[in-house]
Amino acid sequence: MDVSTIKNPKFLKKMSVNQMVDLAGDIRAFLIHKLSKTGGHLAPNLGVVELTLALHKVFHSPTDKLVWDVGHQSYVHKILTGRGDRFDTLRQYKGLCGFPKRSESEHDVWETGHSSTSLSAALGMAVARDLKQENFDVVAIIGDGALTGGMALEALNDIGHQKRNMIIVLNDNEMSIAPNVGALHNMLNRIRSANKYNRAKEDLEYLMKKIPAFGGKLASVAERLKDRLKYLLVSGVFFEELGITYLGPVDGHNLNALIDNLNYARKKKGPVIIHVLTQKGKGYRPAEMDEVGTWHGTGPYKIESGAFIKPVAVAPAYSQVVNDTLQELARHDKRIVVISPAMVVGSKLEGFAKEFPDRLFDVGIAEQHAATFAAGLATQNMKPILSIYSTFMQRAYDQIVHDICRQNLNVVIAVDRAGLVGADGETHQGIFDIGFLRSLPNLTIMMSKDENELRNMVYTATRYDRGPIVVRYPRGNGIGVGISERLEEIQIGSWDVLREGADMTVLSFGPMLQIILAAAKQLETDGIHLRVVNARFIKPMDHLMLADLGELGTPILTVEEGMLAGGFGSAVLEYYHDHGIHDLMIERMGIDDCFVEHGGVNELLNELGLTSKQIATHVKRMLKQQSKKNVVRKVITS
Ligand SMILES: Cc1ncc(C[n+]2csc(CCOP(=O)(O)OP(=O)(O)O)c2C)c(N)n1
Ligand SMILES: CC(=O)[C@@H](O)[C@H](O)COP(=O)(O)O
Ligand SMILES: [Mg+2]
Repeated sequence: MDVSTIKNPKFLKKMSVNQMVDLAGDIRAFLIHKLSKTGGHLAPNLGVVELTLALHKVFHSPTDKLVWDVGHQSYVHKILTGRGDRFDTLRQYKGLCGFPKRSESEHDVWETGHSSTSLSAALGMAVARDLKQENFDVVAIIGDGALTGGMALEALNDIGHQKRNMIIVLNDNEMSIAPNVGALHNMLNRIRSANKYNRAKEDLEYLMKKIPAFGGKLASVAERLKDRLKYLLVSGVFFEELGITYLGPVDGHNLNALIDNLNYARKKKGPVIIHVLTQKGKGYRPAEMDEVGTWHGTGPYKIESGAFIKPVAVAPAYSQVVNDTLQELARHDKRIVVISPAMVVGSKLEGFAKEFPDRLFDVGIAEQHAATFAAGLATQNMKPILSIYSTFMQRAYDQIVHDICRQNLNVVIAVDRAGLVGADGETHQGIFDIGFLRSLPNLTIMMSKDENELRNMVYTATRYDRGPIVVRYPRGNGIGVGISERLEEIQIGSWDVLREGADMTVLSFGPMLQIILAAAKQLETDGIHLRVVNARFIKPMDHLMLADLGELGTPILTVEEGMLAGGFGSAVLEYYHDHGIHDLMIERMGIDDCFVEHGGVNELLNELGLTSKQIATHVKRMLKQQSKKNVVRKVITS
């Protein structure tokens, strides 16, 4: 079947299971083919083909609510709900979103991207249904990784308490991005392996019938073994104890088993959890064989070989630079430990993990815990490095405020994916953290201009002992300046003039500086001389340089790949206002009060008015305005 022609899932109601098996094959082939061109979350989606088919077979979306957790595994759902014909635009500018999107389809009842929200949202939908005396099913589909998120456990606590009719499908593939971690994961594994003990139990019971012949000793051992088996075999006791009926484990690739269990669950009163066992990457050998998470989210690849098609990198990834520097420093500084909330692969921390297995803590999708865990370590004079994506750090805001900054603890927060991330879109752009961190007392915030300065910032941060310090760095690779062996400590609060120019000053930081230097070059041909300053400390700012610039009196433009409200530009405005300097022309460029959808970073920068050309135009307009003001001032004073 050409799955790109599917308009809605109704056709499944009349389809036989055998036909659905064939359709599953067509969907897998479609995903493997399409994503070889566009990239995307291949392995998670290959793992839920049968599950998604069964869900749309049994339930009547959108009347019944299918609530995907994280949502990176909703491509099959999108195919079945009439969006197969848009997969050539997956995660591209103005194209198909990589996560559920309510504006895309009525079947997308809940938007995700951040993990562990589905259970709370589903409970909300169930309560609304009951209060309005409506009648529909609510089904949350949550992965074993997402289940390690604190929000999920908060929701389970309330779901078991409220006992609303709702279904939770736990998609257990033993993987988060990398192999899943934690006690919950181990418990699920025990249940998974319980199947293997079933036969042992029968064998044991047969043996015990023979035991009297061998005397009491062996009988008591067998009895103990049976008790242990009983513990193992009482599947899902954790959920049952919470008041949630446990069904499973169910083979997540067996359509009959899935359909039977979903039908059974929808008739059960109260909350039901169906523990479904799937294989991440099923149907594509390279993804099936992946044990580290390489095929969780990929770029384009060659189908036959599974070789990724990557542009030639002129420089290492910023994440790699951070890992390598930490690995080097940790050899001499035993205080250094690294904490990652399930993003070891994304933040390229495998090297550190391999060399220091007992000093790298993957705590699961648990950003709140990760932050306060780091704080606890710091109270005992360790040097914890909390490695966390800007966007996921939003989950740990109170812990950073209440536990880390308020107690002024020496925690290094290595903020990865700071700035626009591109294809993941609205839910993942790292554009809010300056706004929500800048107001925190005791916190230092810095961002380098290139990979070499980043290395020195990591070094500076590990040596800094006057409180918490943030090192921000973007997704992607450096600019190719080369990395020197020598480590240099950077003076806290010091800015760096990259280019002198008498007409006006631009203050910025991070990769935006390359865009501004290109604009400066363009302006040079128009006889405009721009001073470009690497304002690498967002907090504390370089007050000496700000005072000098205030003295100069030429216009100042701040540019940031982040929200204007509360951002770096706001800090500069506050400085001059608070120091009584009111006649300076200061303007700000950045992201103005909007969420930024998916697309290529350059396309998004263009949409946001942050390309070299757009910055050059803005500079010219400011200078024109300034010269008019000067003329008026001359007239008034003459
Ligand atoms: C709050 C938050 N932290 C981290 C992530 C990054 N992330 C995306 S998917 C994923 C693993 C999800 O594992 P699981 O729920 O088991 O889904 P699977 O990919 O195995 O299908 C992680 C850590 C996220 N989306 N949200
Ligand atoms: C779905 C999810 O949240 C992660 O898979 C995320 O897409 C990873 O982002 P990077 O590709 O920037 O590591
Ligand atoms: Mg998983």
